[in-house]
Amino acid sequence: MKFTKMHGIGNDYVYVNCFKETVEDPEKTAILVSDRHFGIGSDGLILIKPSSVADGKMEMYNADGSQGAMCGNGIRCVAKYMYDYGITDKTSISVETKSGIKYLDLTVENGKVSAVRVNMGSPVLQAAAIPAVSEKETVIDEPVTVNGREWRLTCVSMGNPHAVTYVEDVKHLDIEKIGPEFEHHPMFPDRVNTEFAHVIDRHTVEMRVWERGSGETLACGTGACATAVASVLNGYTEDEVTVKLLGGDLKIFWDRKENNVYMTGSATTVFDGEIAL
Ligand SMILES: N[C@@H](CCC[C@H](N)C(=O)O)C(=O)O
Repeated sequence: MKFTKMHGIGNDYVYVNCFKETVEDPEKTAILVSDRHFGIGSDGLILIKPSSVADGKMEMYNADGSQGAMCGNGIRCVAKYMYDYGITDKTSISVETKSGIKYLDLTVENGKVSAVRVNMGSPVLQAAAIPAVSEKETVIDEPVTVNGREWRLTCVSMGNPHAVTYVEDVKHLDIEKIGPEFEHHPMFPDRVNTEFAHVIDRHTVEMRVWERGSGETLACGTGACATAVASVLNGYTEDEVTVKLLGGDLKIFWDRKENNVYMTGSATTVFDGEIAL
């Protein structure tokens, strides 16, 4: 299987051009390629496919083989791949995902895409649609007990489920211990991605993420969008913020007039390769 390793601020995936390649068993392939000792090493697998309704289609799998409906860092890399490898010559493109068609604007420098702005669509706040089990219609700054401690959660779907909680110190958090407790909490029947965020000022938030199906990653694009939305809803920030993640920064803007979230960030190619499956 020919592949390209790419990352969006350190959130790395193995990308396969399914305009040319066929991946018979994507779940099994995701587990195999993601292994950082016995595989290629990544947070998962992303297939770039032809689409009948958009310029291309993204199909994403976490490191444990489970499928994610949306991937913010992944979709920027899909756009870069499609332009840099000649699938499209357009600088405004559409990509079909399991959570709908997304629209992207590409920044090209010296013939290659360096950054991408994505219209990530509208955040979903209804608990049942996230899904999050709650007596309330939405979960905004609600107390929830996880691992014997009370945390205050704000839940948002950006096409995939997120629980955002605010902490004083993101650096010294024992995320390997607490992350799985959130992921498998009975409140989240489909599991959840969890963002541990700290507000620096009204335009800046830092966060670490525990991703459903992949564990701690250096960044999560949908997670950054969910954190920005949660921070506005809780009155902590303005509508436009820089989200600082372990792997770098993302600019997030929640345009509340049109109710769309815009994410801008880099996309990077690491290397091309070939693996015998
Ligand atoms: N890293 C991604 C999100 C990947 C999917 C997620 N783990 C899920 O299962 O929903 C991003 O950049 O958004």
